[in-house]
Amino acid sequence: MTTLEQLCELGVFSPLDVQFAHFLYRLDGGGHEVVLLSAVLVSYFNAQGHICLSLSDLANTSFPTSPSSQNLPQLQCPSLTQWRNELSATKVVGMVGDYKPLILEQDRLYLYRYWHYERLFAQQIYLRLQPLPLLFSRTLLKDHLSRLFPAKPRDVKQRKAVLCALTRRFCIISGGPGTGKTSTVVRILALLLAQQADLRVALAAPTGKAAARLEEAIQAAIPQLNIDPELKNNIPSKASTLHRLLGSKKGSPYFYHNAQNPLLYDVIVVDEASMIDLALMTKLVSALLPNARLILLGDRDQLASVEAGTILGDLCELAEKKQSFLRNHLVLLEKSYRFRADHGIGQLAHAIRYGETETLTRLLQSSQESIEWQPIENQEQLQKKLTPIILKNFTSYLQARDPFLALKLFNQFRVLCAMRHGIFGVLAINRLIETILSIHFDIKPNTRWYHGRPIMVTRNDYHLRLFNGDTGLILQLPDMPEAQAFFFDPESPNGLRQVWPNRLPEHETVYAMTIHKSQGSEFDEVLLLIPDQISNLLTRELLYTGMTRAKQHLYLMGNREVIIEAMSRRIKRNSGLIMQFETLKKTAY
Ligand SMILES: Nc1ncnc2c1ncn2[C@@H]1O[C@H](COP(=O)(O)OP(=O)(O)OP(=O)(O)O)[C@@H](O)[C@H]1O
Repeated sequence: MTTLEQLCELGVFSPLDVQFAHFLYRLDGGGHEVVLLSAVLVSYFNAQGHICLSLSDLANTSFPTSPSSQNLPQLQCPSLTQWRNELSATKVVGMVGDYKPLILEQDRLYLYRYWHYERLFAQQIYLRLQPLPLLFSRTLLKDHLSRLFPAKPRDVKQRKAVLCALTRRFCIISGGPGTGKTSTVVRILALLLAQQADLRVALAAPTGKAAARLEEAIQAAIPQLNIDPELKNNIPSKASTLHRLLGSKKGSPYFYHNAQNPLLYDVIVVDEASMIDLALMTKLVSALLPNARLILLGDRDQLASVEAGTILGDLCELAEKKQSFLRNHLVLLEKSYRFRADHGIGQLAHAIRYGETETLTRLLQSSQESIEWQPIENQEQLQKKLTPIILKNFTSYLQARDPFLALKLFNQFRVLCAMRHGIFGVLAINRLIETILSIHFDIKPNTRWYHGRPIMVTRNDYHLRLFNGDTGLILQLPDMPEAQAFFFDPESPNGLRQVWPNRLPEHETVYAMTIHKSQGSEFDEVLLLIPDQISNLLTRELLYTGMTRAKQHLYLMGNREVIIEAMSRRIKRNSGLIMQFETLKKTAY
């Protein structure tokens, strides 16, 4: 068995990585071992969220590199010069401008598709850097701004964001929870519509949940505006998923809207932009009209997309560079209006974001109204420590006699796990919570449709209009002959959709969910469960994303040492986006 196959058996590589490597080796004609090594690594790194393989990071090392892989078979990587030279001699690796399965640009090796996306994305953003004219006179603009920001002291950054969006085709508004991203974008829309009443506006987000939250936040923000009622009525609040906006084609990675058939909108606002991967972002920017304004909202410190890329993070990093041409296209909102300066969750989020170990330790040990920290010494303690929190937060929805109320109460609290598998993983914790609840309530975890079972849809069902991530409850109330699944549905008169459990698309139990899945959602109270051992999955971004899902109260369970170690680990994804912009800049002059 070759080293590739051994590493596949051991679960380091996927069968796809290995098959892809063999396929390219054969396509090349055989004889170049470097193709096997490079192709398997490109495929592997791509699946880990990297846009490309960084040859310089791996040159002269052996792979896998982590300390826990010491006893595994190793692949030896050549020196950078030798690696580049050997790749250049193959038929399957091309340079910039070639159409080959792999592209080598400087020391970055890409699957052609990802190189193409990266270059196209950079080009599309570059084209949007030309400013747009301001239609208001200065006096009128001043008047509008003082009506939209009447409170003193005025938030200078939010005003800056408004001016940025008014005069640019592309702008990023990034900020942590409650920093006023939605409130600012509503003011932007009010001003743009005051300039031009028939402006075509689209609101979108990467997931259905995030789109629903954007709608709610916009609807809540509009009444607060000090503007004419007619203008208020003109501000749209309907949001859709990006896939729906672009027009999904069944069984195809392409969309109905693209460069040839652009989206007919003048303004496109996209929330939760940190969740958008390179491929989707490229398809979005390619489908815009030349003069359309793209406004990206998001939190750069959150977890990056599941698929390859850290686009929002890369763009923010580039915009923050000295004399960056993107400098005037980014506004970072820093003041939180949700958390007072002395609020525990706000302070903890700040400490994690900046890796401040001492502040983190102080916050965990001091008694905070909004944070309860409990270390976990061993697995046996888990049930004992979880029980009071589970009973406190899940009793009310289980006892509710009205489906709408039950859903509302259930959605106030969620358990978040770092991973899916293992003792601290979602699957085991959901089973443990079922056990805890079955001791105190008449629920039968061994039956599928027991009263109170919370479910999350894991596969889209367009017919039932149920989408990946939608959360509902199985309820069997006294007036129901059989259990039914209930989901929120703002379009239905009673706000609910009722589905026969047997007709549900693929789903799973969701007392607990992964932090990844919780992106784009917020809950009044969150229990964040950190495993007792450090692993590659535990990073600063994961901790930050998990804890900032809590609006009022955070239960944090985990060992201090593991939390501190996780905080010191940053997600780094290989990408050449910044270099692509540098190249465009050089060729433009
Ligand atoms: N300049 C401001 N002055 C006073 N209150 C503000 C200001 N900006 C926002 N707020 C209030 O802060 C709260 C959070 O604002 P908003 O929902 O716009 O933030 P966000 O960044 O979009 O939050 P999320 O983290 O939920 O995405 C709202 O209640 C809003 O009314």
